[in-house]
Amino acid sequence: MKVFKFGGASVKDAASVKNVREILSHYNGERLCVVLSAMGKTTNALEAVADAWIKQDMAAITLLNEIETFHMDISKELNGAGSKQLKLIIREIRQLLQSAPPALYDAAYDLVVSNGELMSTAIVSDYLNLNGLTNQELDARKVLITNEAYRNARVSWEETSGKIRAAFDESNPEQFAPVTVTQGFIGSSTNGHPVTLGREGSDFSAAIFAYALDAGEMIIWKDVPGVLNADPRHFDDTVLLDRISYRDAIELAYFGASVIHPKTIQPLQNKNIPLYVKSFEKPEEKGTLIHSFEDQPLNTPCYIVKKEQVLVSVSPNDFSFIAEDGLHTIFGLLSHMGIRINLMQNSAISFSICIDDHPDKLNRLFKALSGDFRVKYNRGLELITIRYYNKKITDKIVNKRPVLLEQKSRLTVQLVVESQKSK
Ligand SMILES: Nc1ncnc2c1ncn2[C@@H]1O[C@H](COP(=O)(O)OP(=O)(O)O)[C@@H](O)[C@H]1O
Ligand SMILES: N[C@@H](CC(=O)OP(=O)(O)O)C(=O)O
Repeated sequence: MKVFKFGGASVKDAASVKNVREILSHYNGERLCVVLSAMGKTTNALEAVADAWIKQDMAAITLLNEIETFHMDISKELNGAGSKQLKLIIREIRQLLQSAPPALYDAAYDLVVSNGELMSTAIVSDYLNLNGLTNQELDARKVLITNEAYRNARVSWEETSGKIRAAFDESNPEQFAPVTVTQGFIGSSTNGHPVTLGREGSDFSAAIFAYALDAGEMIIWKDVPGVLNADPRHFDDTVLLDRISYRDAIELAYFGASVIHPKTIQPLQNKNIPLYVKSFEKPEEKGTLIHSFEDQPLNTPCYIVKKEQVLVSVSPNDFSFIAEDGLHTIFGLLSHMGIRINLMQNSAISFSICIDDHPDKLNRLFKALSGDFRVKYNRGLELITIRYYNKKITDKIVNKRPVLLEQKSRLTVQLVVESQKSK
């Protein structure tokens, strides 16, 4: 069994869907689990629909009409009549928008946003079936079971593994074709409510399927040749990494290398499943292999720049040691508010954290801290992470900017610097 993941960029229009078929045709006869994301930027568009619906703004219908046109145009280009399944999904979203949204914003969000992946699989599965690649569609909501943490649902591994294995059981009469097409990013809670796993979570979904199925390998098909030592959108002269260890991959992804979702690595590492990242434009090229190469450190510096960062320093008003009681309170607030720490450092009476600049969350945090702590902050910053750093590359990326905070380990340096002034 191989698990393939095709992201939004690889199914963004009719030509891309034809390319997916072409790639799959090279694996003729093999058992494949094909995990798809929503087409192009559909998830962003559905977020706008959800927001309008929750605010009971009529714009929700207009926005949905645009999404319908986008998908129907692609589906008709691939199959003159358009997918019947797609029409049903759009009818269901329309009915949903006519009802009152649930009180919980995130539950309403998941009800709407989960449809992106359903529309995409309906179109692709239909096209493949009409063009010689017989497949069945599996509704990921029936097998990927989670808690009810909407928009960031946590997987119930045992139940999910059992359900996935049962769905792929070859003695199961519903299993008739070697190819199964399913959705990334979505699942359902134990109470049967649709959930999403967090933005860009389809890579993670594919890893969940790979884990449950004890897959021989997983391939993520991307618009880049593989994992590079930096994001080619922001740096010239990037280098393809032929092979990297699970450890390097999880560290790079965690620090913000957006080519792989950070949660993808753990399930694969746990079952020692090799992960390939390959180009959907040049599928014959070998791409990057991520596997258990833990004793083979890279000799190429890898760097990641996270923009729109804020550095927050918190000190207790009563001059007490921050580590004694302060940290407990601060971590509790951060966890409760869903704020992720990108870098942290403490001294006797102060604690500094570098976090993403979300003004609403920051204001709530500052308000909650204001009773017991003095809070200072700097905005307009970048967090630079360099794994396998050396002085030359560090100086080049910092480019003489003031460094507000620096942290070094044997392999990794992280620096908080002022953002480059745009010319
Ligand atoms: N280290 C890296 N190596 C390769 N690509 C990277 C890296 N860091 C960031 N990227 C970016 O990740 C993008 C691919 O991810 P993404 O757009 O999420 O794909 P998809 O939505 O199709 O899954 C590339 O276009 C590239 O700009
Ligand atoms: N469609 C979801 C899930 C996802 O992973 O998408 P992509 O594979 O295009 O990053 C999102 O945009 O967040």
